[in-house]
Amino acid sequence: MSMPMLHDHTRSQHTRSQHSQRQTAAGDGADARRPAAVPRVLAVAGSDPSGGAGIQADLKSIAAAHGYGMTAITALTAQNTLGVREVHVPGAEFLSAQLAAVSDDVAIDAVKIGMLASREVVEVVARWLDELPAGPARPAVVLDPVMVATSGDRLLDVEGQDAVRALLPRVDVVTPNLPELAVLVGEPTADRWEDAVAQAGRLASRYQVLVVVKGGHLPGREGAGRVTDALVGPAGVLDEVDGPWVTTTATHGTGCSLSSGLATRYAGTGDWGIALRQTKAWLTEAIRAGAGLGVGHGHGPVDHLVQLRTGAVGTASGQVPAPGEVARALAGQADASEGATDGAALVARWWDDAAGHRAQIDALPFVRGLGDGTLAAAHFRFYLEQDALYLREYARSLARASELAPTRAEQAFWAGGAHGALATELDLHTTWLGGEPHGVEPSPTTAAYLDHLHAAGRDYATLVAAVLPCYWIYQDAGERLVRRSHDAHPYRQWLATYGDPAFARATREAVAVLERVAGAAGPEQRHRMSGAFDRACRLEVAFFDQAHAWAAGELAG
Ligand SMILES: Nc1ncnc2c1ncn2[C@@H]1O[C@H](COP(=O)(O)OP(=O)(O)OP(=O)(O)O)[C@@H](O)[C@H]1O
Ligand SMILES: Cc1ncc(COP(=O)(O)O)c(N)n1
Repeated sequence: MSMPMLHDHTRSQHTRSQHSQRQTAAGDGADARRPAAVPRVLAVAGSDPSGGAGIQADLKSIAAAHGYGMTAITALTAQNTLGVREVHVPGAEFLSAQLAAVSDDVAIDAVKIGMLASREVVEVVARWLDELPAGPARPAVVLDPVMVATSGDRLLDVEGQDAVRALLPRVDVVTPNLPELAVLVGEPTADRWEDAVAQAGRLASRYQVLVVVKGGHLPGREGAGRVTDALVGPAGVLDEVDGPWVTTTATHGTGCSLSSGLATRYAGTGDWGIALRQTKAWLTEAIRAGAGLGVGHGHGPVDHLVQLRTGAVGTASGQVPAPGEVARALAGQADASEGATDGAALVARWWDDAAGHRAQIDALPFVRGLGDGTLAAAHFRFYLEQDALYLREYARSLARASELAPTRAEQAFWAGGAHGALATELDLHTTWLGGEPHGVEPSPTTAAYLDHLHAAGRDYATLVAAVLPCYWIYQDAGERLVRRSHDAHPYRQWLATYGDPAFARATREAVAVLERVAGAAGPEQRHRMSGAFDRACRLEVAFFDQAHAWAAGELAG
C-alpha cells in the first residue's frame, strides 16, 4: 500500500558538491544533476576486438545497467583473450573530434574513461574535461586508470602513467586495481586490504577525488572466498561492498565493466554507494556466467548480459522486474531454487512466489474499481484514512531500519524513506482527506500489518524483508493502474501519483538493499526473511481489500 513517497529521497551527493566546487571556482553554487531515467553514458576508451574489455565491454555494461552507451575511441588494439598483439593510436586530433562531436550534440549524464595509451591522449581528454560545463549540466566522470592488461601487456606508456595523475582532480571517481593504486600514490603495491584502503585514502585526500579500491588482486582472496571493493573519500571509507570470490579464468575486462557500470548506475541513482553495490552484485553474476560463453582460450570475458539469458531480469541492477518477467525467466532455470545462494536470485524467487498475491490484488473489487473509476467514494476514503494511519507507523519502521543499517548509504536510504512516508501521510490529510482525522482507528488489517512490522524490527534483515512489499507491490500494482487513467477518470489525480519516478527509483534501491542483505544472510536468517516478506505480501492483499470488507460489515450491521 502507501502511495508514492513524495520526496526526492536522500542521496549522498558529497562528491557532486565537491565537484561543483571544483568546477565553479567563480562560485555559482550549482547543484548536482538529477538522476536520469535512461542515463546517456560516454565511454572514452580503447577497442578490444575480442569483445571482453575496452569499449566493447563498456557498451555492454552500460546496456546491462539500462543506460544508453556512446563511445570515443582512444586506441585500437589487436588483442584476444590470450594477449595484446598490436596497439594503434589514431592522431590526438581525431579523438578531440570524436569527443566534440558527441558533447556538442548530446547532454551526457556520465563519462567513463578507460585505456588512454599515451600522454598525448591523456592531455586531449584533460582539455575536453576542462571544457565541459560546470554545475548540474556536468556529467559524472569515472576514471579507470588502465595501465596493464590482465595478460600483462602495457596499455599506457610510462609518460602516460605520470600524466594520468593530472586527470584525478578533474574526475569524480577513480577505480584503480591494487598495482594501479600503488603507481598513482607512488608507493609499493599493497598486499593487505587495510594498507590498500589507507593508500586509497591518501590518494583521495591528495587529489580530492573518490577512490573505488578493488580487491581483485589481493593475495589470499581466493582462500578467503570473498572479494571486497571499497569507496574511499578524503575523510576515509564511505562504503565497503563485499561479494563471493568466483573461481574462474573469465575475468578479462572486469575493471572496464565495473567502471562503466558504476558510471551508469550513478547517473541513474545519484548515489555512489548504491551504484557500487548494484554494480558489484551484477558483476559477480556476470563473472560467474562468463565461462559459459566459451569465448577464447585465455582469460575469457564476463557475460555482461547474463540477465537477458538467465532472466534474473534486472534485479541485480536494482531494476523492478515487469509482472511475470521473473516468473517466466525462472521457469526455465533449473537450479534457481534450493541451491540459490546469491541475493538477487533469492529475492527473484521470493518475488516469483508472490506472483499469486499480486494477481489477487489486481482482481480485487477495490483495485478494479480504482482502475475503471467505479470505486465508491466512501471506499476510497476508508482506504486513504487507513493508509494515513499505516504510513505514520511505517515511517517509524523505516527509521528503525535506518537505525540498524550497517552502512551509511543504507542508513541514509531508509532515513529518506521514513521522511518520505511522513511527507506522504501529511499530504494525504491536507490534499485528500481535508484535514487531520478525528476518531479514526486502525482497522484489524492495518493493526495486523503494523504488528508485523513492529515484530520484524528486532533484526535488520527481517525488517528489510518486511518493509519491502510496501514499496514493491505498490509500485507493481500502481504501474498497471496508472496506465488506465484518462482525462475523465474520477480518480485521475490519485492515479497520477502512481507514476512518480522518484518512487520507482526508491523501489529499485530498496530491492537492491534486500538483495544485498539476503545475499549476506545465513540459512536461518533467510528463512525468517522469506517468511516476513511473504506475510507482508499477504497483508498487502488484505489492505487493498479491507475497504470492501469494511463496507460489507457496515451493510450487514
Ligand atoms: N574472481 C572474482 N570473483 C568475483 N569478483 C571478482 C573477481 N575478480 C575480480 N572481481 C571483481 O571485479 C572487479 C574488478 O576487480 P580487479 O581488482 O580485478 O580490477 P582490475 O584489475 O582493474 O580488473 P581487470 O581484470 O579488468 O584489469 C572488482 O569489483 C572485483 O571485486
Ligand atoms: C582496450 C582495452 N582496455 C582495457 C583493457 C583492460 O582489461 P583487462 O585488464 O581485463 O585486460 C584491455 N585489455 N583492453
